[in-house]
Amino acid sequence: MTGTQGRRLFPELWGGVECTLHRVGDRFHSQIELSGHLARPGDLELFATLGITALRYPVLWEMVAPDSLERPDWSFSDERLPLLRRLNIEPIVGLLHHGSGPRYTDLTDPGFPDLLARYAGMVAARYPWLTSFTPVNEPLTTARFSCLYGHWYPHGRDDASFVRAVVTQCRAIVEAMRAIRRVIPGARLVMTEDMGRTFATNVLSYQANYENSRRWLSLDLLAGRVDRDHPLRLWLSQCGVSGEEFDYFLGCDMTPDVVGLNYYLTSDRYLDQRLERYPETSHGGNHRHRYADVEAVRACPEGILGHEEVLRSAWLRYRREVALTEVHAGATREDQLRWFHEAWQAALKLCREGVPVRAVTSWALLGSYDWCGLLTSMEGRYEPGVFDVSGPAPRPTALATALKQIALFGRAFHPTLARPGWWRRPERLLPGCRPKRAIPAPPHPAAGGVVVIGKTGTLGHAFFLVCASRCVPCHLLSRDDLDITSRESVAAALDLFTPWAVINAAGFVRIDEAEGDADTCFRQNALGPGILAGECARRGIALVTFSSDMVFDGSKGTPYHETDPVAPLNVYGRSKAEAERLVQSLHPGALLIRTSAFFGPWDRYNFVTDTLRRLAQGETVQAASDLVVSPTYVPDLVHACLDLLVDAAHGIWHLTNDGAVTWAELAGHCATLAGLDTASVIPCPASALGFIAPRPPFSVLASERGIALPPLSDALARYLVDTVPAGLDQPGGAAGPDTKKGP
Ligand SMILES: NC(=O)C1=CN([C@@H]2O[C@H](COP(=O)(O)OP(=O)(O)OC[C@H]3O[C@@H](n4cnc5c(N)ncnc54)[C@H](OP(=O)(O)O)[C@@H]3O)[C@@H](O)[C@H]2O)C=CC1
Ligand SMILES: Cc1cn([C@H]2C[C@H](O)[C@@H](COP(=O)(O)OP(=O)(O)O[C@H]3O[C@@H](C)C(=O)[C@@H](O)[C@H]3O)O2)c(=O)[nH]c1=O
Repeated sequence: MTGTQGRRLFPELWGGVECTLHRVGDRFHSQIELSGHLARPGDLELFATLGITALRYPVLWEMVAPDSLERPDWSFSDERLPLLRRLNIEPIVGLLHHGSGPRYTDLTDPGFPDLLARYAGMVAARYPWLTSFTPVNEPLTTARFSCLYGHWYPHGRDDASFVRAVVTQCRAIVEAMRAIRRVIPGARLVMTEDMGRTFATNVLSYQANYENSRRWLSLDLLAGRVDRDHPLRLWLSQCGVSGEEFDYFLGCDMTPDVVGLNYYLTSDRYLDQRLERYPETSHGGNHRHRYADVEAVRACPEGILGHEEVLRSAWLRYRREVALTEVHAGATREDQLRWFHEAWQAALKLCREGVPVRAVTSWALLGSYDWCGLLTSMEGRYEPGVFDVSGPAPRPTALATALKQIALFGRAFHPTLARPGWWRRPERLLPGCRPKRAIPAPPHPAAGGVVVIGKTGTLGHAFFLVCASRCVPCHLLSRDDLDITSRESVAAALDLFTPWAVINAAGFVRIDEAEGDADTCFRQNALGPGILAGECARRGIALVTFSSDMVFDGSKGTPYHETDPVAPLNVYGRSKAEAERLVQSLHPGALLIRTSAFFGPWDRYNFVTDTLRRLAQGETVQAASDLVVSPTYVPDLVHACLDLLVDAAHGIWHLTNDGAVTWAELAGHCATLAGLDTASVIPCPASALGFIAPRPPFSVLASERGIALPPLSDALARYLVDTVPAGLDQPGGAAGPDTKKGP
């Protein structure tokens, strides 16, 4: 960083690894351990390909000196920091990231600031070439979670503990920077804080005003602004802040060099005493009122504050360089893109107005774990970021491409950016918060969208619904609109709709019929995808097409991976194996999804829906006890396919829910979950079911490429919630198309 405050035309592009190392009870949890980054120095080379100029990087106190400052272990930073230097990426070193320090201290310990300062001095002495530091990330948020809500260690739950934790951390920042500057006089303080605004009903405006003053508290303390006129001064005194402490901060002269704003979709809040409008989990209150505290994006028709206002208000308040220091959304891939795009556009606009926006930081380069549960229970729920680390090696997502484009051209290009993110769409609002008169949807520029083939089928219909929910424009085509077995028909439709992607959900799926009509089966399953592949490749259009577990013979006995050799037992399986070969040779960029045994809420004749309906009507269900499959919940499949499509992933991928069951076991699980009589499920050998086509005895799919759909049990539970309102016992129960299993 140059340290200029001059007018800049473009913000810099920074990156960050989600590196929280926090403590819950007696356990420490490290995000870089969960993401595998701890063991993968090569990640830094991947980051360098993005074109970032600086990286927020952990040299965390708890990691280096867990037992004592006398016995530091520098092995991680000794390896990583010089590597970053060689790659020409400036490290912005973080010393605490939502941590409460090692076991020998905590956020309410009066000795904490001096201990952190000693540690900071050691870091500076070891790496005197460093230039930028974030001694404590988001002190205010950490204080809220650790000492007001009780989520994290030391689990305080009152204002006094909260204020003590803020003051302790801010004092620690001051002392740490002083210690660092004794070694590196020009060291810069990049101070990061979560910066949402609170909105409220009139009744609760007093609480919103208080929270809106409180959000600046850590920055105000460092900037020496908490004088006698400060709106929180009296409250802070009542919470135990002493005159000496106020004087200390008034004279500390520690206004950050860069005010770093971390702004999430959950950052803006809305407070409302009308509890009945909101889920119970949001109910809480203060000493005067009970109220719901919800995400403003779900409750305020006016919408969220947005990056522009967040940056502008920080600039107007402190007149220092500002930066977005964490930009990440836990959302579908195109919404992740849209969120980053919005942040970048806001920063660009402000730069043009003369506001010194230093940088926009792509946070969570490797994704993050369990933030959806605020890190209170670590269950391994993963949100990918710029890279997806679920596979054997980090896989660049669409965000990686977008960052490279921004670094090169100053803007990102992706067809899905033409539409707004979910936070800008009317359906974001909770039912109780929707205005009587519908808010007009924002105007959308015309965009090519995707073509989905298979209008009357299970999968085609599902893509249509999910695309609508994700604001991905979609043309759902029937055989009359586009016959995949006719090159003329395919060419005409592609020229008419000019999609950026084609999703081929068409096919011949009646496995037993295929044995007697191989010609039709091969035309629809192999010739058709081949034509699509050729025509899409010629036009530079992405293609997704579907294959099946039936390409395997079932002799492996353990789950099949993408690279296992195919050996189909039946005509249908052979047609799919042929399609895979054709499509890959004609369109190397195509995405081939092998999947199996669909069930879902939007069609009537899938095995699960059919079984439950029959059991509910008092019938028995015979089901094979010698065919093991991995069932696939269609909504999960469709979401994962769209993410991969947006990422421009290609080649063969296995996508099924995580599970291996016989059809009889599947029927039994469904019955149990739905509270139906499991005794009505009659397990039998497949030979008793009158099949014509041979089926593999074990066709479970698993991915070695690293995409994992949720466990089968989780998918079945969601299936029931998603389906039951429509009524399983009615013939038209689960609405949607009549599919191959139909009469
Ligand atoms: N169902 C499952 O459990 C699994 C399915 N798959 C694969 O997923 C894909 C979709 O399966 P699913 O949704 O269950 O199938 P469906 O039988 O429900 O739907 C098939 C669709 O393909 C259309 N179609 C057939 N031939 C053509 C053609 N020549 N041109 C245009 N459209 C055509 C059909 O239209 P029309 O009404 O005009 O016939 C229908 O809309 C298939 O490729 C299948 O092999 C893979 C694994 C498991
Ligand atoms: C209706 C029914 C089916 N079954 C068995 C037979 C069959 O193996 C399985 C599901 O019935 P299906 O007709 O869906 O069977 P099947 O056609 O084998 O299902 C397949 O569809 C194709 C398109 C694929 O690509 C595969 O992944 C696969 O799941 O359940 C029973 O055991 N009892 C029953 O009452």
